[in-house]
Amino acid sequence: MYKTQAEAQEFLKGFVMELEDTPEEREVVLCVPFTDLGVMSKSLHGSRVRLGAQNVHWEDSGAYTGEISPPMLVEIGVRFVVIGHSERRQYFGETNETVNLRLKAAQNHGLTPILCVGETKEQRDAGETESHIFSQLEEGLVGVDQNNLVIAYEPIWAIGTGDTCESEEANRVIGLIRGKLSNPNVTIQYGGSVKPDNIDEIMAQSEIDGALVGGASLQADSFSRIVNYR
Ligand SMILES: O=C[C@H](O)COP(=O)(O)O
Repeated sequence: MYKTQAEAQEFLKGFVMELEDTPEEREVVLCVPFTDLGVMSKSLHGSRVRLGAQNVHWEDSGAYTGEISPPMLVEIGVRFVVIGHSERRQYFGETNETVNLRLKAAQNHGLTPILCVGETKEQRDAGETESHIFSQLEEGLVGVDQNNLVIAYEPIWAIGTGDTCESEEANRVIGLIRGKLSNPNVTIQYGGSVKPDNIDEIMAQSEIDGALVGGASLQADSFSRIVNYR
């Protein structure tokens, strides 16, 4: 929940210029608040940067006040959608079951979902990291097409805390996630306190295909440094 439309446009002015030398195969997606989607869709038209939303409901329309449906996102030019972010699970009651409904609805409308999974500090300390994430995957991915899917491993204790998961440990967990998938080629990102000074090490890991960046994506200079990792 960052940036008004004016602030988002100001961000884009600085950010898009920094992508001139970014390798073509590097995919860049901005997942913005619903209110910014319209203006961002227009501003990004013709650019290499794709547009994403931060959530989606599973019905096409109906009495679900406050929700946004897949056709509403598609009409506005959205291609990706974050689903099951830990903040949605923690503060807004999302469960693996509703995450699953959202994933399938997004795919049915041609959107690429970015499924977030990850453990709390308490679960990690209790040795439950693997079992928790495996449950999130098993229950969340029932009937989901793994050919149109991105997964983000986000240890909750590392989100917004500055307490980054060691890159080797993130790589280990992401390897375990990959081992649970029917399609081992799914793009799997790491998320949690990704910054300009740790992105190179994170992206050097063999299992990590990308990053889901929160706080450090809010300034054009830091996000462009992350996108242009070495
Ligand atoms: O939504 C963003 C991710 O949860 C990561 O956030 P962060 O980079 O601020 O830790």
